[in-house]
Amino acid sequence: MDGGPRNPEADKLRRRLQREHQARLEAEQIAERGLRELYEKQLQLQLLESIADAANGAASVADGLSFTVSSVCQYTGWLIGHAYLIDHVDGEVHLRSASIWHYADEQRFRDFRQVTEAMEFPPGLGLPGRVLSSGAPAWISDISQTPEFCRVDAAEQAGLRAAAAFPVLVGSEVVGALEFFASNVLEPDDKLLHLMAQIGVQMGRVVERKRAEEQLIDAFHDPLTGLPNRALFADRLSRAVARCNRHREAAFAVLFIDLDRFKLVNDSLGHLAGDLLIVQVATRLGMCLRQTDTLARMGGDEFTILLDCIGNSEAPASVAERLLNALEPPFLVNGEQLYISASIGIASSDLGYESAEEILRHADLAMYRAKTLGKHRFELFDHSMHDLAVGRLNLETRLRNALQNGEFVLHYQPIMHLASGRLAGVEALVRWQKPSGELVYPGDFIQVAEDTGLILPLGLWVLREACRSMACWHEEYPGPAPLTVSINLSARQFAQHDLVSQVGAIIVETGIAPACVRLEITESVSMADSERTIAVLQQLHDLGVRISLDDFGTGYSSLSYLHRFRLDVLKVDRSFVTQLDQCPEGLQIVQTILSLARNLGIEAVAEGVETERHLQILQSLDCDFGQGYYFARPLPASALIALLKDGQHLNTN
Ligand SMILES: Nc1nc2c(ncn2[C@@H]2O[C@H](COP(=O)(O)O[C@H]3[C@@H](O)[C@H](n4cnc5c(=O)[nH]c(N)nc54)O[C@@H]3COP(=O)(O)O)[C@@H](O)[C@H]2O)c(=O)[nH]1
Repeated sequence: MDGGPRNPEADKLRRRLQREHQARLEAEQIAERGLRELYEKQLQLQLLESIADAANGAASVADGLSFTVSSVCQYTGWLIGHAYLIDHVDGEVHLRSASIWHYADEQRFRDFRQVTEAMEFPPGLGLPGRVLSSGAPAWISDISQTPEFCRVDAAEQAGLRAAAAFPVLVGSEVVGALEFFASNVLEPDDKLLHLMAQIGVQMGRVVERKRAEEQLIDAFHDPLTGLPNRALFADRLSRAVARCNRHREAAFAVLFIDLDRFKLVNDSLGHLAGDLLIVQVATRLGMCLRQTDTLARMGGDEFTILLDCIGNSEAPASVAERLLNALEPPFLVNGEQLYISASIGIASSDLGYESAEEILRHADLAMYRAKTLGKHRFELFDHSMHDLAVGRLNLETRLRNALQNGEFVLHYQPIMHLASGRLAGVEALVRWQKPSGELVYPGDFIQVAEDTGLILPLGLWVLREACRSMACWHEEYPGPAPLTVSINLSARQFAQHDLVSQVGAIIVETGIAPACVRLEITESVSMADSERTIAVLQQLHDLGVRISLDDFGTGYSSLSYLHRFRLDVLKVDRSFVTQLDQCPEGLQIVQTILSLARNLGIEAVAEGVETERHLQILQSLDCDFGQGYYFARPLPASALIALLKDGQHLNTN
């Protein structure tokens, strides 16, 4: 106004207009702010939605984190985003870089990244440590003014000022953290912090889902090989059975694979080596199959294969052939070459099956048959195997009854001193004499007794009866030197924790001179757990009994244990003695075994001496003792007594 006469009405109007203008301005500002807030909210919602989508669809935790880190950077316009995951170090939780970053300028942030990735953040240390201990988002307005920010130098060099971080949470558990950096100083933004907290929960869902998936995988997969386990195999097999029953042309086959003598590898080289071997075997087996077949590990050294939709009836046998061939080249385990073979049983759907369990059992029976026929082979299931299994079950019952009814007897096979031709001892061999008088040989029942555990009471009876008889004969028929009695100990007997006290009690009870008792163990028995074997053999030796290593050369013949074990006698297996006069190698093998025994200072007994020629060669090789049909077959006690009365005359020269 320029000082003219004032118009109160006009002034009033002007003031009113000014007020209205002001009010409109404010209203506009409020509307604009509201709109902006609305827009921001919408952006936040979009961000959250996209992160939730990514969380649901992420193939891995890393994928989910990577998406989130770059989305948050785009939303905030901040320079760097980075993700950490929880790590357990000596029982303590730490945050460690997951090497998931988002930034535009690689060169500029390289050192900062290096410093960050080299660090571990326990609770409380630095920005990630704060988030880890509080479980809540954290904000730093200016890194250069924050001494507790432990990467301050690297951050300043990269031109970083403000920082924010938030935890990835599963419930209240911190499982990771995300951090972001801006190039300018920024005051804490509560809304952003709230948004970050929400994102942290979304990301936690990815971790939770992955954990659940892993648990599910564990429930259906073998942790060592990653192969389907028994449960998953049974499920797939049930489907195959049902499918085949609907459509006859959907033929399939089941292969049951058991590694031969795997236990020996495990026991001699350790379980870790055994595990490594199993993994390599699984790989080789898998390479022989089609994508559509299922290879599963049932546990231990047992694998099964479901050959789905087999084209022709010969297919399972040719797959089995392929599998056996694939296992032939040596395996390299801990720098050692190992050879392993397998026995395979095959059951095909053409026999008509109602359940997965039944076909699997038949494949197992066929595998068992392959084992008994000499291992390293495959067998196709046929119904005679089922009958055989039923027969074995019956045999078990009859053996139990026979033991109760005292139907077992011992026969004694002479062992001769080769230089003098005198009877040095006998081997006690069990027979089952049925009430009808029929004599059943151990080859027809020992394995069943072993498998069913019946060998324990039977073996104890043999031990007692052999010692009792020999103690009587020592009294009644004293010769120039007391006869020895050799008694077979099966693997199961040897594994008994109270074996030594059982033997000790029988020696006391029967009064036999312990030095006359020779317990025969086989290589597989002695190798099973070498440390225990050493201890048990020492304890038996302390009782005064002698130990014989039976069937030498037929097992895993690890020479290293020969001098570690307390052995007194080495029995040269019959298969070598048979070859003595058949090929130069046969002679060389026996010669080598005999000089090995001599070097170790132990006696040698040649088994299976069947001819005069065998005897002559063994004598020329200075073999200590011989046993075999040439001298005598195993004799009933009465025949042995007659021999003892007679002055021990046998076929010697
Ligand atoms: N755990 C136990 N095992 C036992 C017991 N009794 C016997 N057995 C084992 O059964 C297998 C077969 O025994 P058997 O049918 O008695 O055969 C023995 C001999 O008859 C046979 N032999 C002996 N000399 C010859 C020969 O010149 N030729 C030939 N063809 N066979 C011959 O060898 C068997 C003895 O072998 P070994 O024990 O290795 O000395 C057999 O493995 C027995 O060990 C028992 O009580 N418990």
